Amino acid sequence: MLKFRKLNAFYGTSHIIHDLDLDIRKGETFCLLGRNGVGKTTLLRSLLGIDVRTTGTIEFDGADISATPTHERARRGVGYVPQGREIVPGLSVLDNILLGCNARTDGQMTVPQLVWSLFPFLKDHLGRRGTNLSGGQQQQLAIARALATDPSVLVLDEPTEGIQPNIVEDIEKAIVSLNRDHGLTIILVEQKIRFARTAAHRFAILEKGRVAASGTAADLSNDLIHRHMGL
Ligand SMILES: Nc1ncnc2c1ncn2[C@@H]1O[C@H](COP(=O)(O)OP(=O)(O)OP(=O)(O)O)[C@@H](O)[C@H]1O
Repeated sequence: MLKFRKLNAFYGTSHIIHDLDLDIRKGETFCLLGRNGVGKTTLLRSLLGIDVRTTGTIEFDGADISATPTHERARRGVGYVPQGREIVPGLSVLDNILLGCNARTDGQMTVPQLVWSLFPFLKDHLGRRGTNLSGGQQQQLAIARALATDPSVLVLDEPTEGIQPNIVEDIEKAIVSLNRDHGLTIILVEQKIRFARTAAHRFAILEKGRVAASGTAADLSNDLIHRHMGL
């Protein structure tokens, strides 16, 4: 579904991702792991075409999207839940969700049923400002906004980082359900090894912008984690 080939990524003259080859298969949950600063977010931004210069190719469903504008990648089916959520201040919960609809190809400007079934509480808060929700609720809102784009692949950057524990479980369940019950391909940057092992079919550990180790969830041994992540 997604193929990165000889991907290099730069901020100005800082070279962050080096000759990276990676395949994401349709229907899987793929987990990106690694210490802080190794380039996980930069890899996601390269996929979305946000704020980073790249060389090499990114193939999505058979087409090279590496020079395609961000909004067009969203229209093709890449949904993004950024680190820090980026809820738009001043907009209501409903309007934050509907922002996602702009990327739809079918012109629908309604909240997908899936959002209500995963996050029913949002219905009771539609008129509130999105930024007035708690951190965990904002994260759910950010996922709802990404789902409103009608994605085939959902890209999530540390979705439970800094979230209150009672909501972490709800978010983790939603992510697993989106993959298993709704068929979305998931790319997940995650620091929580426990959740990575539960959710992921396959993983890659990055080190200094390169893949240092990869495999199936069963290959994600304590030894690998210790060696490459110091945990
Ligand atoms: N906008 C930017 N301009 C310049 N350098 C940046 C920018 N964003 C990130 N970097 C640098 O790129 C490197 C990789 O950062 P990145 O955020 O991709 O790492 P990460 O693996 O996602 O880490 P974290 O877990 O801390 O988010 C770091 O050295 C970081 O300082």
